[in-house]
Amino acid sequence: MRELLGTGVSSGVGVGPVRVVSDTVPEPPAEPFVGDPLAETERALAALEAVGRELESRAQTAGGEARDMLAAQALMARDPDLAGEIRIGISAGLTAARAVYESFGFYRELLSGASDYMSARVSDLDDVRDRAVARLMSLAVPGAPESDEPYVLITRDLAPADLALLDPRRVVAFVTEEGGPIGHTAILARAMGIPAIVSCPGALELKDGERVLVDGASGRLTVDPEDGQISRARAAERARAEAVGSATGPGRTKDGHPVPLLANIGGPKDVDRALASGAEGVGLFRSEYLFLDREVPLTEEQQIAAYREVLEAFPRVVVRVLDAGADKPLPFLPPAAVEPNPALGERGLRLLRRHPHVLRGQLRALAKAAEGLPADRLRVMAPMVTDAEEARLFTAACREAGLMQAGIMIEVPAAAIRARDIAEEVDFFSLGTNDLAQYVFAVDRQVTSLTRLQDPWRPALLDLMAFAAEAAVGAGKGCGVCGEAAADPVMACVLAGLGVTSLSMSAPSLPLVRAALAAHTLDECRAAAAAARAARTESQARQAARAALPALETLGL
Ligand SMILES: C=C(OP(=O)(O)O)C(=O)O
Ligand SMILES: [Mg+2]
Repeated sequence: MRELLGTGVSSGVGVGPVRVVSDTVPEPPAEPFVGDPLAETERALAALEAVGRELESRAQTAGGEARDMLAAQALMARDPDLAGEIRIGISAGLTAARAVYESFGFYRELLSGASDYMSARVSDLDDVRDRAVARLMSLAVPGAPESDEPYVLITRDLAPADLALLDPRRVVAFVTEEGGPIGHTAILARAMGIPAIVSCPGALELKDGERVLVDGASGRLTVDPEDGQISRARAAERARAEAVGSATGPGRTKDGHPVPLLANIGGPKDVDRALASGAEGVGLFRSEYLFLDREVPLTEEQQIAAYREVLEAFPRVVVRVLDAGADKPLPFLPPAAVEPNPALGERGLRLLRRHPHVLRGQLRALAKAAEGLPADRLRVMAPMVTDAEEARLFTAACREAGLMQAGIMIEVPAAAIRARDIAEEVDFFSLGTNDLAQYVFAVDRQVTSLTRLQDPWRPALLDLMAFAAEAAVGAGKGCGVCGEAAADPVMACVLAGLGVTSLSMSAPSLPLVRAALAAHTLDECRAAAAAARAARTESQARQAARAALPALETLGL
């Protein structure tokens, strides 16, 4: 029996023989084209048009969320600028397949260098390219296999076009070797209710027909499972579903210690989903998401409208001012120079200090959006703060704009280590575990081959979070967590035990975290936090915390 571990992105248990889909359409050779360039251009554009039509008809069949994604892909295939690039390529002597391949390459680079959200769309673009290239080279179009028997689908990454057509009665689970939790594959898997694991190294080496057990909650894939393991996984899944269904109301421990459960959102479009998951407020409104892919900033009126819509929906909302730079560049907030390491360069508050009028404008819009609402409704925080001096500057700018609740993200290790200095300058902290992990482990968060080093269970990160939480408690200030770590139900209990005062996460993760907290007392959470911090490795920390949280088993966790 072998086990593979990936990131579980859609809970549920699936058992069956694997079907491994080899997805590679080869790169077309760069041989010179001899023939009629006009006819070759026609051939290239006809292939793209056929791909556009195919995706459009899949969009109609698929419906739901998949419809929009497929329709967007159909637009990529029909993009007039792309057609222009292809024409130029063929007239310069490329074959149709090569010209298509190279023209997509240009857009691919643009997307990969953009935000996390946009770079997650690169696989959609690659899929359109591969479909067109496969047609032009008379190769089989990549995609899900036809099968009458239920199976576990294994691929490198699954394009929405194929995913949307999967029949959930045939595909009992799927596992991708690449892809991440915010890619389309993960989003659609949840929407379709198919158990899924992404970013699972070794998955493509499985042999066709091997029987596997896929647990989409834990991210564990077991090869050749025993019957007992299957029934245990299924029982755990039932327990999990029941626990999630019965835990309602505000976040609190079993003995009633409140830990408000909040949502991470990117704008008003995410409000409904957050409300449906029982979010008690917004712990992180990534305001830069409103501005991504815009040449000019939103006007003050547009900003006010977006903030107001969110502020009216929840009793408490933390808006983070623009966190531009690195993986989220905004054209109107450039750094001073081209940077070799953008994650270590001008981003977040550092960029806003370079462009103070943008910060002032945003704070003014926020203050106007909150007019007439209760004073504690809006809290504003700054990203990428390094020390107390920066924190003081930000608080002063907020006060000047009439904003009385000013906080900072703790995501730079120096800020966590000296949190006691910073606590005196602000009204609250919010721990950004995604970046805190990036910086403390010196691992670029966009480098997927090093994800193992970014594990939030590593004791060094636990220590940093503890420093910040202790400093906040000491100063009588709130300390929330808004990084992905808060979405892990076991970690959520540890965080409560460290003294964290609220947890914010993407909406689908809220119910399970609520259930885990409700099943444990604050003392149990504290014991779990102490046990995890006493460990020396991430897996020991995880195990030690689990051992201190007795109800996890009954929750199927
Ligand atoms: C919540 C965080 O912010 P972002 O992921 O937007 O950088 C973080 O860094 O943990
Ligand atoms: Mg961050």
